[in-house]
Amino acid sequence: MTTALHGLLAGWLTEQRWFAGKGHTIDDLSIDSLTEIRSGDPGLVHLIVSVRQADRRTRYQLLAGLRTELPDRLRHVLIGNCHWADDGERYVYDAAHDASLTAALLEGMAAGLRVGDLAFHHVPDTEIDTSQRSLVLTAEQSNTSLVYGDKYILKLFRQLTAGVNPELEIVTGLATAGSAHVARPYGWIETRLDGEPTTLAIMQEFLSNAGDGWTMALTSVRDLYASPEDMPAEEAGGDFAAEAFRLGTATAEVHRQLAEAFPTGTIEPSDIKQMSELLRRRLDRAVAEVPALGEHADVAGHAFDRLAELGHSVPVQRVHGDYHLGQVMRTLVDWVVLDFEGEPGQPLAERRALDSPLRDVAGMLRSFDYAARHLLADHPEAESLEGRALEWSARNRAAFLAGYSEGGGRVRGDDAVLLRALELSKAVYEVVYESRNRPTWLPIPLAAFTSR
Ligand SMILES: Nc1ncnc2c1ncn2[C@@H]1O[C@H](COP(=O)(O)OP(=O)(O)O)[C@@H](O)[C@H]1O
Ligand SMILES: O=P(O)(O)O[C@H]1O[C@H](CO)[C@@H](O[C@H]2O[C@H](CO)[C@@H](O)[C@H](O)[C@H]2O)[C@H](O)[C@H]1O
Repeated sequence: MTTALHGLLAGWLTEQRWFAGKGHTIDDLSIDSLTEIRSGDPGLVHLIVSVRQADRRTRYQLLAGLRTELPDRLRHVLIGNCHWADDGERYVYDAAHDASLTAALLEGMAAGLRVGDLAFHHVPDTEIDTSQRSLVLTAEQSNTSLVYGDKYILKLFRQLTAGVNPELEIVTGLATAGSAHVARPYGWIETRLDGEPTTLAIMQEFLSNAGDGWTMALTSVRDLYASPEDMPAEEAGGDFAAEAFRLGTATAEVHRQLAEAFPTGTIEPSDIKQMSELLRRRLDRAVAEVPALGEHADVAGHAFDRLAELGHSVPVQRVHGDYHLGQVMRTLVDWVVLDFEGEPGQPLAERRALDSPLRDVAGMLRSFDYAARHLLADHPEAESLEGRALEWSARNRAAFLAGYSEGGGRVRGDDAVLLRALELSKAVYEVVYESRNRPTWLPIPLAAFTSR
């Protein structure tokens, strides 16, 4: 059974949005664990699969459904057919799309189920309503989320790294501290990987009455593009600046709450120098992978050199780590922050490391640029709209920074040097990210090195 399964999985994995090694061949695939969560027909198994590509080994988790007959509604998620132990031929498919199987995850968390190495948990003193049926969220994601009714959202982390995922740690920490800026946690699933408890999934309150920051921002950009050329952004309708300001304030509050709930520290000038060297090494690696970045390397290099010369210490704390407009949702009351897991693919120790909160500020500033420029790609009047894009971006970046200061966030003096270096380092990350995942978007982060 397994040899056939290995072949099926190798072909299927490379086509998944969340597969990190696109563009490289799979040299080896092994199944590290296979746990039967539900027997029978349909059956549900949990798999951890190790994929080796050149010298890089990445582990992924998947939920496989097994059926003798495959209903039409599941044809689009078929992985293939194979002989399954003594049970005979089975259709193997992505069980995340089968609500009759994903119910077992909800039931597992409600009951505190343990099966094999899998442990299902609920947050103490919370009830889980097991009658909710799931649907897979169709958002472009690094992971896979299941929405149960309009109550819960369960995120299955796809790439696994041994250890507690920062998202679980931070969301539970902030919720316990009474933060209004996180969605309430309900439960989680874990296993052991390399001897360490490792988070496989986290379930939170589904914010059914909320809009995400990216969609809201794009609506505003569209309005501006459609308005007469001489009309200033603040009069164009759909202006986002008040929301950008409020988001800045919420961000500062989250940073304060993180600093209260988790350890803090300072990094000294010698560590800042090392940080600058690390950014430089990442830049070199990125240029090797995406040659188009080469002509901008000096701009980034200059910003990293200036950082190395910063002569004073910098406060550090736990931060979001991959902060952008797609990670924030506007509820009826305020902004809520999602996805505290850091940049997927980075080692866990790095993602949990104390860092400057300006890293998040830099991430969000980049995101305003993304929102402003993303619609230009296919726009017939792209050239003439470039100025409007810059105007929208500058206006909302300024509003966000003003809101951040209003909320008690610190951006003053030569923080600008650190902020600039962090912004360009994020743009370097984005260049690699886009070239691997969405090559047509590559011009967006590349513009970061020329536009200001
Ligand atoms: N608590 C929530 N309520 C409603 N929608 C959510 C919630 N959490 C995430 N989402 C939606 O799912 C999308 C992806 O979530 P995210 O946590 O960023 O996943 P990923 O790590 O895979 O990028 C978000 O952009 C948002 O649209
Ligand atoms: O999947 P995650 O949300 O954890 O983050 C990854 O994917 C993001 C894309 O969805 C990527 O963000 C980049 O694109 C955004 C628009 O889609 C933009 O708002 C961000 O500024 C830009 O960085 C993120 O970098 C990546 O880690």
